[in-house]
Amino acid sequence: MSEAATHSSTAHVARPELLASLDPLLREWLPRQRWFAGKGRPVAGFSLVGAVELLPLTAHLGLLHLLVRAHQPLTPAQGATAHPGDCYQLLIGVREALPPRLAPALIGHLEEGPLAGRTVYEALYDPRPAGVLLEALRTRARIGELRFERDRRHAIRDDLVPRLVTSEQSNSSIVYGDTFILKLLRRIVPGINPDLELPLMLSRESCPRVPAPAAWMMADLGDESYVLGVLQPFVRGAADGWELALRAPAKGEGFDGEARALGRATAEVHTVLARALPTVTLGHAQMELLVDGMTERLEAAAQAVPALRPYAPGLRTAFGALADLAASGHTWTAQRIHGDLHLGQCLRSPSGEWSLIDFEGEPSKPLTERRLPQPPARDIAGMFRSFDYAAHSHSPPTPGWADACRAAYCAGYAEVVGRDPRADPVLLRAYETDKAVYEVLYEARHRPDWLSVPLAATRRLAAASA
Ligand SMILES: Nc1ncnc2c1ncn2[C@@H]1O[C@H](COP(=O)(O)OP(=O)(O)O)[C@@H](O)[C@H]1O
Ligand SMILES: O=P(O)(O)O[C@H]1O[C@H](CO)[C@@H](O[C@H]2O[C@H](CO)[C@@H](O)[C@H](O)[C@H]2O)[C@H](O)[C@H]1O
Repeated sequence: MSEAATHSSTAHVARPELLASLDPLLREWLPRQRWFAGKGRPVAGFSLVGAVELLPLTAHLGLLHLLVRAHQPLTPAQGATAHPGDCYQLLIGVREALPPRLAPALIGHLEEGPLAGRTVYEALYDPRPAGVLLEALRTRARIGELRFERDRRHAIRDDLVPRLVTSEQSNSSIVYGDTFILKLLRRIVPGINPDLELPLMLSRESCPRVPAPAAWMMADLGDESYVLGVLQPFVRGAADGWELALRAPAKGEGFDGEARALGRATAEVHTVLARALPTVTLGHAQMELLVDGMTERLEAAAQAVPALRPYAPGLRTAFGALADLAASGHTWTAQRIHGDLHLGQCLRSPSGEWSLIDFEGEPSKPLTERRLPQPPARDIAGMFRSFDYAAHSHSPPTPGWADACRAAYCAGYAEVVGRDPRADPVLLRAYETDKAVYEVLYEARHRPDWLSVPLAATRRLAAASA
């Protein structure tokens, strides 16, 4: 029987004194993590949402699963006064001393409490704690409030060696023996998470464009359930669309063929989503709400990023054109979509097959909003933006590259659904503008060195809309 399963009978909420002694370490460590969503606002404190010992803290190696809410009071200028704070999933290892190979995982040393003198660290770097999670998924363990589920059609071996994915991510992923990849969601919210919901549905509909969830990890807290992680087959030897798009010009290769295949893959996923889940017609009233949302996001981004302000009037024109079209009686069909599609969310297997991953949607948006049916043009606009990002990253520059990719992508899309997305330029431009505005804020918060890329796009879009 697994360590986690054995321990499940005695799992208990960790001692409050230990959590109090962790508090100062987390205040320093958490805001530095790439996946920390509350950048730019000081953390005033933490409250505990859930705590489970996955390995006893008294042992040589302890493992604590924590759900903590980070309190970051908003100033009135930031628009709200009663935000409860974001909830994060943490896996904390506790050892006497950290072996040198785990040095990058250090969180700090406990100075007080029952485990004073011990070292705490990000446990996902450590194969043994990472193995505990896989074993819990494999054995469908119940440990305190943690519930591990699996689809028995996937055989999960018990000897897969874990390694943490170290690329920049919004969440954290562990690859097990190049066979499975477990994505642990960091900022967690109660409710149905599209990152599990949509791949599960697509796999039940036999859509080959998405790796099928093999197991998943939940927390049941009171009346609410949280998705904490999803285990999927690892696409061995895959390259993501971003890497390939950057590499192509340097290797003297075109990307049109891949862009076309990506258009087809996107359309296949959209077709299954539209068939299996409800679609709705968006008329004037719904489009007004959509345009209001776009405009509000623009105002908020311009407030936060002064460099965006000169382009705001031109960008509003793109939204105004969509409102005018809706007012004239035009309607659109909305369906479930990917929600945050870009080249990095597309994986190409060595045999050339494309899959789409990461159906979480834009992490900063509320879950209910991310699960609403939306026009598929939104995903297409996401890819348009991504081709533009890639073109900006080429050296030497590749004039016309992004436009050629966009044309090929739309042609591929049209091959599957029979309609070219560019037939609706007003909607596409509004979504492209909305996405570029989102990116301005995203880059300002997370990757300031990249800010010039979406800013250049807002300049271009504003000029074209004026
Ligand atoms: N099924 C998979 N097979 C191979 N690699 C994957 C798979 N799923 C994700 N990855 C890799 O992990 C990275 C992060 O996954 P993603 O779902 O985008 O997480 P995040 O939401 O944290 O960005 C991807 O960029 C990709 O390189
Ligand atoms: O972490 P996620 O993949 O869920 O998405 C977030 O981070 C992305 C960057 O890693 C960000 O994408 C932006 O940069 C990409 C190049 O790195 C580019 O291809 C995308 O078009 C651009 O939006 C994404 O917006 C953000 O939600």
